[in-house]
Amino acid sequence: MIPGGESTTISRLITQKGLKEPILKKAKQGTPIFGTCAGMVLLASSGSEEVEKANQSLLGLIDAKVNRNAFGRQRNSFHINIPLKFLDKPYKTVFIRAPAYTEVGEKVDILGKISDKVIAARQKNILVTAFHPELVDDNRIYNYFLEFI
Ligand SMILES: NC(=O)CC[C@H](N)C(=O)O
Repeated sequence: MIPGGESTTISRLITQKGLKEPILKKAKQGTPIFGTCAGMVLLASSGSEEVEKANQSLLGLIDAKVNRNAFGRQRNSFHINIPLKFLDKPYKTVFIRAPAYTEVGEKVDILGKISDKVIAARQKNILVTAFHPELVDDNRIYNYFLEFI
């Protein structure tokens, strides 16, 4: 799991602790990885100007371009029931200064969108959501992720 938080801080820690190579190695061996919110930012392969400017080191495990704060500032946080591709009924998604993918490559399976913003996606063993599944009492996302194992 790469959780939500602050992607610049998490990326600095990953670099400082020498974790980038081990994470990439595990991912290539097929270890399932689930990134939520800031985790979704870090798993992208490229970023908007804001990400480039901050010189954030991305893991690049999902072929996608990320906008770090695609829904505005912290006070613009919201929740909404939306359909996700792998669920038969809508899921309550909680967005906190959330990112979104603005472009995705062919290998990426889009699992959820809000207008033109990709907010859930999968590339092989890597799953990302822009929202926070830990804040709702609904395990369906984790059940889906467990199928990767
Ligand atoms: N809730 C979150 O994880 C916010 C992520 C934040 N937008 C970032 O770039 O790090």
